[in-house]
Amino acid sequence: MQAYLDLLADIMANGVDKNDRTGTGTRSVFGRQIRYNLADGFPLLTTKKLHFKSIAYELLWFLRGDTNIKYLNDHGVTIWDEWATADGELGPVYGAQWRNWLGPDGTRYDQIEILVEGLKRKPDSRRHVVSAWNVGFLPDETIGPRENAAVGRMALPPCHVLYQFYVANGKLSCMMTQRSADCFLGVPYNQASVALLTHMLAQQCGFEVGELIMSFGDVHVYRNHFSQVELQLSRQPLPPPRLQFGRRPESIFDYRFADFQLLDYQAHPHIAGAVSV
Ligand SMILES: Nc1nc(=O)c2c([nH]1)NC[C@@H]1CN(c3ccc(C(=O)N[C@@H](CCC(=O)O)C(=O)O)cc3)CN21
Ligand SMILES: O=c1ccn([C@H]2C[C@H](O)[C@@H](COP(=O)(O)O)O2)c(=O)[nH]1
Repeated sequence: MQAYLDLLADIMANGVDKNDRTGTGTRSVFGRQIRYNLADGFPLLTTKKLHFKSIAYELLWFLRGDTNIKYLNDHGVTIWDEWATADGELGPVYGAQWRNWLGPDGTRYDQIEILVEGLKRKPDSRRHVVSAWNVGFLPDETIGPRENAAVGRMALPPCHVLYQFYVANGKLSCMMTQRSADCFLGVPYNQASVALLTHMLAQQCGFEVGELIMSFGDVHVYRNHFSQVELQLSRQPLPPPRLQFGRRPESIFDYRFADFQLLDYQAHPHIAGAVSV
């Protein structure tokens, strides 16, 4: 987990203080990459306790192609509430783009199904890509997230924009490109989520897990997270937990929360921080 802590320290030491859309202000750097060997353990932070359930249900929600927070709320997950309409809609965010990308002639593309088939049939391909950046559905910048969702646009443009997979020596690796990254609150969620997805795909396609690479554009610490980051950097990381599956579901779309077994998760106490909307 040292890679994440080094990134936080890099931002604090070398970042530029800037204003941002939310009005909070950030310290940011541009263009960084961190990597984890997934065989060494599951990259769930140990320097603050994380709510793995929120991370797992959010991923299952993406894989359902769902864009309404009702499913999340039904499972006690509230991380998307601030951006949703009164009906719970977020517009065509991740789930819609992953499972239901709208092509120019009206055809719908299931990028996840295409990905799984591609990994099984042509593991050496260099085209194992899933993109959420569908330009025609990006928010209208002159109105807010909820207003955008109400008119069928994305409430927020995707942050984890692009996933690319790579198979070598029977191991599946993933590189995720994130254009904008809230390093204290968002990145811990994002890295665990991509790691979980990579484990699931590896199980489905018969591979071992390889590396997880996170490539960041604007990676920042919000000004109201500085003291939390300092506390986190003062803590010693603990050995990472391991992830196991209780069974092998029929398809990538059939996983349930109970299938994920997180073993030996030890962490320092949770550190609260406000999310900037
Ligand atoms: N400013 C900002 N940061 C983000 O990370 C973020 C957004 N906005 N907007 C969209 C999504 C929502 N995500 C979020 C939102 C909130 C938390 C959060 O408050 N996490 C708390 C615990 C909350 C819980 O699990 O119930 C934490 O301490 O990690 C995390 C990710 C990631 N994204
Ligand atoms: O998965 C996510 C989603 C969002 N974030 C963060 C990154 C930024 O701090 C905000 C989005 O604001 P923009 O002005 O659209 O960049 O949310 C994240 O880290 N991870």
